[in-house]
Amino acid sequence: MADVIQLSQIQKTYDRQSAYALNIPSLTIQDGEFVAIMGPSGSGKSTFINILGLLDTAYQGQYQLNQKDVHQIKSDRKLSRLRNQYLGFVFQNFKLLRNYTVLDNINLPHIYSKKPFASQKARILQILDQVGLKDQAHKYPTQLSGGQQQRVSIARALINDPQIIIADEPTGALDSATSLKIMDLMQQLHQEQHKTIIMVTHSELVAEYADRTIKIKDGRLYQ
Ligand SMILES: Nc1ncnc2c1ncn2[C@@H]1O[C@H](COP(=O)(O)OP(=O)(O)OP(=O)(O)O)[C@@H](O)[C@H]1O
Repeated sequence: MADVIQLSQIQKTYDRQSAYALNIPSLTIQDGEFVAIMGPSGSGKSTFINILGLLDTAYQGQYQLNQKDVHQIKSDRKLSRLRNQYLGFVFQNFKLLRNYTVLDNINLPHIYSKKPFASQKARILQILDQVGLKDQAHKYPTQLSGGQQQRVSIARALINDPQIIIADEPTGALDSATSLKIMDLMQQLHQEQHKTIIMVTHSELVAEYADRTIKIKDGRLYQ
């Protein structure tokens, strides 16, 4: 399997802090892997996934995404193009726009990339079917349960058919039964569509879905 992410000598400090928020001598994630990231509050999880997700460029070291040196890229336009091409994001609190329907929320990445809606509608409906929300397209987020809202946000993450899904506590706002259903969906994306999944979680049960768990403490990784 090809390496999708290679990090070496990554170091990050925030302003006026002497300790490293993140210090990673070396890390490789392979295409199609499902990796869980676990660690206590303040251990560096957000710092880590902000760097992986090309949201933070203020760090030292080398980051190769599909063999491309992305640590050298500082232009927002280039970074957002790479994010659109390779990455889908899922968040704990879904980050859906409440005044937009399910359909429009999922189409958002395309609004930014100015693709016409009509050409995308069939694909959006197909993704909605895949995440189990076929009949909810015209509802608003407030009319949906937490689990359904997370399915919408997963559908939004899938719209550009990304190679990698970065999920930041995707079940953190859900009850345990709903969490397991969301994890079944993530596992399906991993197994059937070979998505590379990088997921932060506080739950051992949720982490069991991953092939590999990386623990993080004081900015250092333990595998
Ligand atoms: N913007 C910032 N400015 C200064 N220090 C920061 C900033 N963001 C994070 N830190 C510090 O960097 C370290 C890592 O924080 P980070 O947010 O990555 O942890 P986390 O594991 O995601 O925590 P949580 O589970 O609480 O979200 C902590 O010591 C934190 O205080």
